[in-house]
Amino acid sequence: MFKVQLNKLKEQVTNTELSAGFNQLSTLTLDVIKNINQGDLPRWQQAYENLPNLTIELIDLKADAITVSGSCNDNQKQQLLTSLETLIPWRKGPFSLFDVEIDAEWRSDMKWQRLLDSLPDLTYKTVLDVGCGNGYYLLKMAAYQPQVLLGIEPGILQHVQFWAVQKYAQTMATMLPLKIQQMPKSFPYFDVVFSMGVLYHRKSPIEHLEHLKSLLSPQGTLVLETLIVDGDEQTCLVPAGRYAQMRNVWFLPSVAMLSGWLEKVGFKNVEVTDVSITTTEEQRSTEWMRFHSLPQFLTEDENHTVEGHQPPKRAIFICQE
Ligand SMILES: Nc1ncnc2c1ncn2[C@@H]1O[C@H](C[S@+](CC[C@H]([NH3+])C(=O)[O-])CC(=O)[O-])[C@@H](O)[C@H]1O
Repeated sequence: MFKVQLNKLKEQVTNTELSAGFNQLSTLTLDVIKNINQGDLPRWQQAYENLPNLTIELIDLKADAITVSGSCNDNQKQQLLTSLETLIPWRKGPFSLFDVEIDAEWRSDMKWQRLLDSLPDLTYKTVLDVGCGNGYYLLKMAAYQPQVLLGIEPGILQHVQFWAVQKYAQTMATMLPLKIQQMPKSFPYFDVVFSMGVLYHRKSPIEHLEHLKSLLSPQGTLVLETLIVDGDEQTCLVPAGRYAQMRNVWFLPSVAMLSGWLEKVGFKNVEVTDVSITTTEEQRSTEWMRFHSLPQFLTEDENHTVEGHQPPKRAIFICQE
């Protein structure tokens, strides 16, 4: 299925600037696929193969829950449910597939709503979503009919979830199993690049921003979403241990500091379009993600993380290459 994604991307990039970079992406991807070391992959792939073939009557990418409906008898519904449950945990969603409601850990629709007013024009554009998870936002973007729509994501389960949803949603979106640091640098082929929920996972945030810039075509647009803290242009939290129980969290700058970083690496027209507290309505455990989630990562009064840090707050930045 990874190769199916490559073939689909190859068709999409014909007649775009990205066609010049396709072979590089393909070589990188084939190398990653060869070395995937995920013991659960055969079980997940089997669940994908077991998804029933269903008659699709409606695809609604604009609804909060990405929705596909049509005819599905009881046996087929059980088959569908069993396969989708094999792919638990679902971190991003919601999805509604033939009345199976996948209530994921994150109400990703809430971030999408915060983004919508300032969403760059995606129509006929070459679009990249870095750290795209299971592709929830790729499917949202597909409704705007870009020319190329690519997500990169290292998590293998997220790919199988994406394939499962795509079996029914049938959008143009494609996903490759790459990390941002595996992407070539000086690869200026994307009109719009999204990096949402990734910056704080990077040990070197400035390098991340520079790399994103090098992926943008001249005057291309970056949409950056990340955790921030309250404070002035001198404020940045580098948590000593975990942050809200997450390992692998490095830099949480203030809005002022991050604006400064973006300007320093050369982005223009830096705009902050949203700052929002992450609520326990947006991130929580559900039947589809049964581990602990945000309510367990905050103190009872929700004023601090369990480690004593400021509770999660996220900002959206939009700027130009
Ligand atoms: N080096 C890396 N390169 C690429 N992806 C990475 C890397 N490291 C981690 N990831 C991936 O980035 C995603 C971060 S989640 C955001 C998902 C979506 N964008 C969202 O906005 O909801 C965080 C959150 O929940 O906010 C995960 O899928 C990681 O596997």
